[in-house]
Amino acid sequence: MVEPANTVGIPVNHMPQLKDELDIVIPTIRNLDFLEMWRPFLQPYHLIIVQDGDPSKTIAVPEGFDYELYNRNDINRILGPKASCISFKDSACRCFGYMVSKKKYIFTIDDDCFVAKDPSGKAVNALEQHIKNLLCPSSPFFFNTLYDPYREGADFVRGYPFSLREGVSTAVSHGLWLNIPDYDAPTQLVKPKERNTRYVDAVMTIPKGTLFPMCGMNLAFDRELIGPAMYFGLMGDGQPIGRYDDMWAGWCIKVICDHLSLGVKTGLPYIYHSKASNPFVNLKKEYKGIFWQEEIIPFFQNVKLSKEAVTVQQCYIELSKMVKEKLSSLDPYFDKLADAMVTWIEAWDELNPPATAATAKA
Ligand SMILES: O=c1ccn([C@@H]2O[C@H](COP(=O)(O)OP(=O)(O)O[C@H]3OC[C@H](O)[C@H](O)[C@H]3O)[C@@H](O)[C@H]2O)c(=O)[nH]1
Ligand SMILES: [Mn+2]
Repeated sequence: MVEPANTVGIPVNHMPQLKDELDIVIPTIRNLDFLEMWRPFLQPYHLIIVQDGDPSKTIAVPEGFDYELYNRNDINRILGPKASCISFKDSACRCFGYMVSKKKYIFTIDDDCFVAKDPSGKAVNALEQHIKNLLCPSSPFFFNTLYDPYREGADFVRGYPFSLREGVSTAVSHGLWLNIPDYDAPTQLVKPKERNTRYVDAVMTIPKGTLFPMCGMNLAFDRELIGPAMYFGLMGDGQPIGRYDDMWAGWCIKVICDHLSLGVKTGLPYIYHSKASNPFVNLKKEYKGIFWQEEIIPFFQNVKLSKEAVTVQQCYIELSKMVKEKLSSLDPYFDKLADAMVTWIEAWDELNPPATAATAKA
């Protein structure tokens, strides 16, 4: 039986790493009592809360947290017509938080994710581990069989090319989940009682050329390296698909990271995922994605970005054109999604204008 950690009594660290360079983005339709358990680790950081659903509902945030909160009215006011690219009634809305942030790093977490215990019973400071993952290089070009070579007590193994040991910058840190695993609806239906009790003490770089199913519930990334590609797509209200928000973003960021020689890591940290969402509701949201992805994955596996695409925005716009050209035949939804990808970049650049010489000096 796996249980969340007891964090009562753990003192808040008032000088945590990257305190002023990192925002925590939480999509929510609930009250945020879960933060009480995270207080020792997260209180010093700034939160960006993206309130989904009914904007007239009041979301209670525990005392002592520094936050900004955006509901649908705010999103519409800030983005105007471009708000059409931000999903409604789906956790995909969280990407609005990435766009409005001004910080270098983002940590995003779901409101039903609690502090996990490691095998020794110690509370896992997931954010601290994500920061460690992001601040040390990745090794996407050659697999290190002893996993993360930069970790204390590990290294590159014999036969690992020395020319590759410097590694590349890490853009994404993908964490995992004890208790309720992030299964798709069919798997949830077949294995309703399955709980993940296995804590694997490893962090790995996902090799170049390999896609992966990115889950948004415990995820951190370098916003300056890959932020513009972290669009969670058109999901939820009015859309034919849901629960593929993070998957879509994961496939887009991975082909772009591969193209720009950036690293994506998965493994530690774990969080404790407490709530299984309804598998029948999930099946309705997912079912088109389950057969579409048999075409989408080969599409991403064959993506070749041009050498002229040297910024994330340029890569993303190129990708949107490929989506329109090659996936619209699968369903008209992809034509709409390709347009929304462009709108997302336009909105991103509007809210995050490139620093001019003057502003850079100021
Ligand atoms: O309409 C909605 C529904 C939920 N949220 C917020 O999103 C977070 C995830 O919601 P929940 O924990 O209920 O769903 P899960 O099935 O466990 O989440 C998985 O699937 C959807 C996402 O990809 C998610 O990352 C996966 O873990 C939670 O904070 C809700 O409050 C929402 O904003 N709008
Ligand atoms: Mn959940």
